[in-house]
This record gives sequence, structure tokens and C-alpha cells, in this order.
Amino acid sequence: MLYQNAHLLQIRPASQQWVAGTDMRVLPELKDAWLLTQNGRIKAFGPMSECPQGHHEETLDCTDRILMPAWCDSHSHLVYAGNRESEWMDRLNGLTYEQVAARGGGIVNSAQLLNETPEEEIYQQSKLRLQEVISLGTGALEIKSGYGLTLEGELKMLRVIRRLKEEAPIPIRATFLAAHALPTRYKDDKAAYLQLVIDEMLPRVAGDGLADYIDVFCEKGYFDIQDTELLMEAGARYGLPAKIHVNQFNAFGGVAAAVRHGALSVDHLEELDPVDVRALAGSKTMPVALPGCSFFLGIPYTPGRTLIDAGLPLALATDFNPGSAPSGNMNLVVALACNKMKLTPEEAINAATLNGAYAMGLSSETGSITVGKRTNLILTKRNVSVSSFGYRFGSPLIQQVIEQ
Ligand SMILES: N=CN[C@@H](CCC(=O)O)C(=O)O
Ligand SMILES: [Zn+2]
Repeated sequence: MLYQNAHLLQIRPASQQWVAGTDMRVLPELKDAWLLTQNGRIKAFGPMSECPQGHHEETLDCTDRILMPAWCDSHSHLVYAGNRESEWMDRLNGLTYEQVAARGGGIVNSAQLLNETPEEEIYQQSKLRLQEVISLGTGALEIKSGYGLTLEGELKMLRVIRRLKEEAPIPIRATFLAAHALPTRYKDDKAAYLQLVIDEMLPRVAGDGLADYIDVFCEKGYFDIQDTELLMEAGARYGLPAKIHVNQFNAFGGVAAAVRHGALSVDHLEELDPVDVRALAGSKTMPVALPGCSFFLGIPYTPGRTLIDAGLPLALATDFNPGSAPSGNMNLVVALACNKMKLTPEEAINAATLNGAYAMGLSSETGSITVGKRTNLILTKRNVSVSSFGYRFGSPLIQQVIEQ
């Protein structure tokens, strides 16, 4: 396919894996450009004055439109059963997320439902959500387990993720998150649950090649630093790098622990201590903000400005899940990042494309307009500017999602 007269956005050399600090304000572009794709990959691009001549099977005129990489959503729990609308109603009536969880709701509620639901049904429900996010411009996605909390439940979730991986037109990464909450059966014996996760679940998950990463909900009332370190070390023994839920409600050293263990990303960070910022400096760990969760739970937004102004990179993701963020809309995430976290549109787009791809190990595949990367692209409607992604919040700006 030959795209002509396009405004190409987010053009990067293959060597550039992320942008940080003041560089996040820059979105390299080429106006009045052509782009050629072949076999699902970007083959070449350049200014219209040098557009390849001759016959091309298919061409698309992109006059007045931006052609850019599709969104890279590096943190989701898109595979789940049913919903938690009744808990949401409880929160509307005044309960907090933590109070709902303390009453037996929350993650363990989703876990019960997931264990009761047949695998095929979970697959069908999740597939619909996947189709929805792809139609909204998501071109790469990470999906976590963590609503099983039993060997069979976790394997069931990961098999569904594998099936979605095999069938989807976009790259998907799977993360093993059995340490998402203590299942009711183990509520007074965390050590026994950790043993189950490490000695029984992990060898099966890794042996069957069902996960790319390991995750832990490092939070008061869930898993502490020692548990998190134990799980990161166990994951490493099976070749699974860590992506850690940390600092959602409390900051108590989880970021530094994750960095020490070479985690690929630390996600949430609604609570941020100067110690966390110092721990991230000079590391290869990507901080990931989830503004949809802040919006839905009414908790603080991740201080993205503090991170970027300290010279760090930042990625944005949806956290799509039934409890704290039942939306997989990356367009909304980008708009929230601008309006609530005070990111410039350029910073937000860098965070939602190039840096998001890094945060799920997909830098060589997607996240920028780069020769050789996948043809995972968004073509906007006419007269959409870079600022529109923050300013025109809620407006559908995408004309076509290109996934080959
Ligand atoms: N915080 C932990 N896990 C999810 C929420 C899961 C749930 O409430 O079901 C999150 O990232 O927000
Ligand atoms: Zn999450």
C-alpha cells in the first residue's frame, strides 16, 4: 500500500527505544509525505517530491490527515469474566475502592467469577473487548493474568491470552500476575500462597510458555517488598522480567526494589516519593502512568510532570480492568494525561507510543514510524492536529486503524 500526501508523525530511527525528559516534547514529523508498506511492515517513506513513481496496486490519499503509530497499551487486565458494576454503585454511594475490597469485593470477587466461568465464555467476552480497543487505535497490548489466583484459574486466563495472541492482528504480551491478591482460602497464610505461586504455578506457566513477564501487586494489604522481591527473583529464574504494580495507594520502597531487580516497568505511581524518582534515575525501568484508573477511582493522578521534569521517561497505559478502570480507550488516556497530568500533547503521544512499546518489550516491532516496524498505524480524520489529542477530548479523531 502506498499512502500519499500524509502528515507523518513520530518518525524515529530503529535504535531509539524511548524518549525522556525534555526530549519528550519533540515529535519528529514529515509533512506532505508518502509511506510504503509491504507484507505488514513499513518499507520506506519520504517527502512527496520524491514519491515513488510507477504503478502501485493500492494507494490511499491522506491529504490533511496525520498518519502515526497506533497506541501501545503496555498495561491491561483485558481478560476477565463479567463485570463489577455493583461495586461501582457502592463506590458512588460513598465507599472507597479499599473499603469495597475489605468487604470481599475487588480482585477476589473477579477471581471467583473467573473460576466459575467456562474458558470459552471468558475468551468470547475478552475477544469483544480486544476488538473494541483495536477499533479505538490500540496497535499493541499487554494483558495480565491475576483473576485466577488458583493454578487452574491462572492457566485458564493465560490460555485465553495465548489464543488472543495467536488470532489478533496486533502484537500481544502476556504477564503472569498470580500475586494480584491473596485468595480467600489463603487469607491467613500468605507464605503458603507464595509457595503455591512459586513452586507450582510458575513452573507450569513458564514450562508451557504462557507468559512473557511476571507482575506483583506491591501494596499495603496485598504483597510487601519482601514478597515482591521473592517473586521477581523467582520470575527471573524462569526468564520472566518484572513489570510491577507499585505506589497505587502507598509509597514504601517498591520502586527502588523493582529497579534493583531490573524491572522493565513500574506501573501506577499515583503516590510518588522523591526517593522513587532518584531510584528511577539512570535505570532502564520505565515508569507507567494509568490516568484512567485515577479518573475512575478518584485517586491522585501520577505526577507525570515531576518524572519528566526530572529527566525521566514516562509511558501511558489504560489498566483496562473491571474494578479500577473499565475502559481500554487510549485516546481518553492521552487526553487525561494532558488535562489532568499537564503533559503536552507531544509528551502524551510519546508516552502512549514509543515509550509504551518499550514498556512491553516491543520496541523493535512498533511504537514509531520506522522502516521495518509493523504497519500498526492510525490515520486521523481531516484537520486533526497534534493538540487535538488533548484538546478535543472525547471526540473520535481516528478515521482508520491500519493493522496488517
Ligand atoms: N491494582 C491492582 N490491580 C488493578 C485493579 C484490579 C481490580 O480492581 O480488579 C489495577 O491495576 O488497578
Ligand atoms: Zn493493573
